[in-house]
Amino acid sequence: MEADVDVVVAPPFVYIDQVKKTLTDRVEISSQNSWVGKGGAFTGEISVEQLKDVGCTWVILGHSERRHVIGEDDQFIGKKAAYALTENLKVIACIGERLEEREAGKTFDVCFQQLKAYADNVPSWDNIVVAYEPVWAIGTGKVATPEQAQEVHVAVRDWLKKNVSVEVASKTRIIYGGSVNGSNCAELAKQEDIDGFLVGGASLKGPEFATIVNSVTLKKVAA
Ligand SMILES: O=C(CO)COP(=O)(O)O
Repeated sequence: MEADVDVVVAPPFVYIDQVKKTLTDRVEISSQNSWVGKGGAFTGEISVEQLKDVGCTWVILGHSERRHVIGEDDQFIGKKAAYALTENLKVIACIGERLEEREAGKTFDVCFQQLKAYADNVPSWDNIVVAYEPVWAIGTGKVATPEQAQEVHVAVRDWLKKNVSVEVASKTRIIYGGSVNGSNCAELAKQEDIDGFLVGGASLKGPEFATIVNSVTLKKVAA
């Protein structure tokens, strides 16, 4: 494993402690969600403070299931990102369009609107990784082609350049998620603006996950 590739695992809340105990510090821990503000009496929610307490250094926010199953909106997600970053938790900020939005030619509009909500709220982009996850590719076995993914990644970078700064655009890692596996990761990783992956199903199989990590490592070595 190359030292300049971050490897992060995001177990469900209740297994975070158990998973952390099995890993070396080389692998960081993320949660899959966090509460929007300071911890308090919000029964059933998990605060950023609690997550740090159990050793999380990252949080995934804006995952499509949080948006479309639970009903979180862009502003709420933006506020969550702001609070997590203020408390020094790094953020994997998800964006992505649904199938009907892609078919209606709205992919960029949707992704840019989701990005804007992060940009309007966050204090800095230093500790944000953007994860582009087309909803139609998550858990479906239907991966975006390398060209489809690259097209959105470069558009995201361009949006950051125009709306945040040239520096943030060049420094921010943009990772792809949605049916990534050991067989398709290499071609995806070759794309110029794909800086890594957010992996669901294939992360549960150790050797396959290692192949995916190595595909990013090889890209860095080749770069
Ligand atoms: O949503 C995902 C990860 O959060 C992607 O899941 P799959 O890799 O199983 O499609």
